Amino acid sequence: MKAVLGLEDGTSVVGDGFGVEGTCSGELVFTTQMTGYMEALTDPSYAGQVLMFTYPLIGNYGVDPQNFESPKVHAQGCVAREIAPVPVARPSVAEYFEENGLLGISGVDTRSLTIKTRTLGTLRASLIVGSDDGDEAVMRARSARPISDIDLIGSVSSPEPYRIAGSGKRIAVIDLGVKRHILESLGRRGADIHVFPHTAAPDEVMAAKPDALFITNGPGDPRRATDAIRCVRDLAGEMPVIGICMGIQVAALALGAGIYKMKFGHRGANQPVRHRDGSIYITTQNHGFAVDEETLHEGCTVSYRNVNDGTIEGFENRDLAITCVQFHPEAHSGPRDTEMRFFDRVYREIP
Ligand SMILES: NC(=O)CC[C@H](N)C(=O)O
Repeated sequence: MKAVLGLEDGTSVVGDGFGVEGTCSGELVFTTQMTGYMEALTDPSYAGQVLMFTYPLIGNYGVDPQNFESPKVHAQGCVAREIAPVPVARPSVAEYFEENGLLGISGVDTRSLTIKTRTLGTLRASLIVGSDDGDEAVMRARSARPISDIDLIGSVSSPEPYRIAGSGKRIAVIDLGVKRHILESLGRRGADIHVFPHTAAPDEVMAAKPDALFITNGPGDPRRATDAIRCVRDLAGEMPVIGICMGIQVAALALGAGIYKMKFGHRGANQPVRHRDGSIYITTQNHGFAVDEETLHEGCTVSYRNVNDGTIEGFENRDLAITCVQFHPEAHSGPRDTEMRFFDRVYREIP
């Protein structure tokens, strides 16, 4: 089956389609992780994005739902150099895509597409499976809605509150598109987890009498997480606030800081961060926005920085008991270097 990927700059590449025939559009982003393709594809933070893998061989160990970060694939489409046909008991990536109505293209030069993305910045893209019409794909890419204009958080957040009971401290989690392993990392420490939809108002959250507020990862532009921003603004100071990925961006916005869109973001399982104590950790990351340091509240201390570009990867505000990181300490996929350091500490510090 033919497929074509078109970019808003006029580039189009023809390859082999997998999954089903159809069209999708979104922001083309790349991840440098070498494994964990299903964790990435099912990470709700990739909603609205066409996910390209720089590692050339994807699908080597098939599809195992135990690796999923949510019940389904959220990336709009998948771009790979090669999708492995796996002769094992599990379905292959191509079979899984076909059964679940998903769109993918392989056999394309992901290296040159990555160089283009790094040079020009993230581009809108359109993937057509079942066609090789490059002009049509470019035209669709150009008419795709920018990610900041789409309500992606509303499409992935839980519509109803739910509880994962535990015998320990009670944590109110604002679900902007939570990865399963964030909840598991909290649960392993005994947390009594109360998950709220992204629209939850501060008084609804307070009614659960939480000991801490947790803001999750999520897709798209963090400035759209207006209710979560309000929760942090109203509840910081009443209880500790903990954030991961979109969580740090929401906390920064709540404190009046600015957010900016990065040229091409950080996505992969090999992103180095330096803690302010000098120690270095390799982390999993998936973000295209970052906190603007110049605008960060004076009571905040930068705790981690990205070693490659110096951008903020964590900050704390001791007066308001806010602790957040831009990277993913829960990993999945990726190194668990910071799992204990982050979760043990934030859980222990909840009064
Ligand atoms: N993983 C996330 O929470 C990503 C946050 C936000 N969507 C970004 O791209 O920066």
